[in-house]
Amino acid sequence: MKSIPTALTIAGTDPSGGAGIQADLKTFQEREVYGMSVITSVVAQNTLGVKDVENLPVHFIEKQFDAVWEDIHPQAIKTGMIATVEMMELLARKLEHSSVPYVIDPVMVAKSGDTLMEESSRAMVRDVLLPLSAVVTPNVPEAEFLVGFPIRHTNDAEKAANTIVTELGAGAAVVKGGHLDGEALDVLYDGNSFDYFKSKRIDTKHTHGTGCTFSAVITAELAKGKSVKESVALAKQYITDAIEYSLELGKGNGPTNHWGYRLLDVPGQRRSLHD
Ligand SMILES: Nc1ncnc2c1ncn2[C@@H]1O[C@H](COP(=O)(O)OP(=O)(O)O)[C@@H](O)[C@H]1O
Ligand SMILES: Cc1ncc(COP(=O)(O)O)c(N)n1
Repeated sequence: MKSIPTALTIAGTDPSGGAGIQADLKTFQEREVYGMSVITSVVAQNTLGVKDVENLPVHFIEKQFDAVWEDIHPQAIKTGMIATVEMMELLARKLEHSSVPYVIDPVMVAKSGDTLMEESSRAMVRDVLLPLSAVVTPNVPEAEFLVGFPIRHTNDAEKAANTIVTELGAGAAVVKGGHLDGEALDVLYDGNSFDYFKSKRIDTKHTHGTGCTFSAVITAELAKGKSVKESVALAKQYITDAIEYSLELGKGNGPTNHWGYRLLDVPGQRRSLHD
């Protein structure tokens, strides 16, 4: 039997199923990777926004992590919502000596505008977690926070990706273009060269969880032994399809979904699930 690729996500939850741990596990499964999870915060949220957050005690996050680690070793790890400084300190300690590829989705604020990371923790992602990462996947506001200058055009995104790798110590950085105008262009810098991953901008409000799903594909592909460049290319293809065929579910920004195309009566024609 072939070896089984395994991946671990450490993040917050989304009971409505479109973002966070739930999106990560669904995506791992779609990519044929065995998914495991450590929950940091339980979030009462849906497609309309975040209602409340309950941070789990750090000692219990550690217990979850140890339970996975001593039993099934993941071949790649990603972190998403890490709300507090204490949680970051724990993860830094746990991941410091790990040789497993580590993907950081530096989740700070949800699409709905709700804060998912305490103000004081943001600098810790930059100073403590980034140097441990194989790849970090900031959106534009997150990248602006990390580098401290505005990002409006592709050359700003290039400069930011370069700074995140050469000055802040990430293995590679993908600055995602979801928040800019024009084509959805993501810029990857891996310490040697730039790569550009482009798609048309899809006109939809259903983008809940795009960042989680994108970084989960990268993690799944790294777990299979693919390079960072190949993993990001596959993630870009996957998220573009998942946005194109997103599900018209919920009253707000609906979830993306990669198998949405299977619901089409006629290829290319969008069908509402409420028809
Ligand atoms: N409207 C869109 N059309 C096509 N691709 C998009 C769109 N919005 C986001 N993306 C892509 O989805 C991925 C996640 O990006 P983004 O939405 O910026 O992340 P986040 O969820 O962290 O804010 C990126 O690959 C980005 O280019
Ligand atoms: C637990 C959790 N983690 C991350 C996000 C960000 O998702 P989005 O892509 O909608 O900004 C979220 N809404 N909830």
